Amino acid sequence: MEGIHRDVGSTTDAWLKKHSIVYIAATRHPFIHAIRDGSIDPNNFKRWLGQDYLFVRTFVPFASSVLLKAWKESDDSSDMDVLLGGIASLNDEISWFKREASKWGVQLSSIVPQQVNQNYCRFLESLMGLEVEYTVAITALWAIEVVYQQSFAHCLEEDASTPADLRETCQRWGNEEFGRYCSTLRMIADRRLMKATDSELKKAEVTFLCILEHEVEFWNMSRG
Ligand SMILES: Cc1ncc(CNC=O)c(N)n1
Repeated sequence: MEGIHRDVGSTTDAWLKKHSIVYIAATRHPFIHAIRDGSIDPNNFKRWLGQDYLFVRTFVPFASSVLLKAWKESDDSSDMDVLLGGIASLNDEISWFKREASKWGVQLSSIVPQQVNQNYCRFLESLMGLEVEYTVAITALWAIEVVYQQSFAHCLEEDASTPADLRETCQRWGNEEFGRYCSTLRMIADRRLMKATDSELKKAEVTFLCILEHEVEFWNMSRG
């Protein structure tokens, strides 16, 4: 069956259809709806901000581990440029979190990671292992990024009522350039998945699903 479907459309396309329920749960979460309709409780937003800052501090080494795998394993040297661009923008992102936190009166140095955040970070750490294939890691990176891109872009649509003080946050992940970055990651993932062994393909799909589940839990945690 898999052999038949692998050359029709892309692998990620098939997965997004097959796992659409959890994908929608991750990208159209009540937390995102609350930003989009302006009903968000500022305390929930601040909780998300503090926890996400800690998450991103683990996400940086994860993204770097994908870059390292690309350097070692990729058949296309331009993958490294794409990944380096992503890492470079994380530098800006960390600074943004610090500015945004002080704007909202959130003290980043005293944030304690919640259990859900710890679980997600531990999962990211497991993906940094040298035994995890580049194909699996790049698929995970795409999944992590696309959830935020799709979620926050939804809050910037014409009919959205996102409050002015949350627009900058939504812009950070909902902007067109980030959208293009996510499309590029997806193309790289699909290129690799097309050539992957059945075992790698299975691992990448399970990882994709785990990421979506962690993202849903992360939004749940932020909602309090
Ligand atoms: C929980 C979570 N998932 C994805 C992202 C987006 N990637 C980097 O910023 C994020 N910041 N936080």
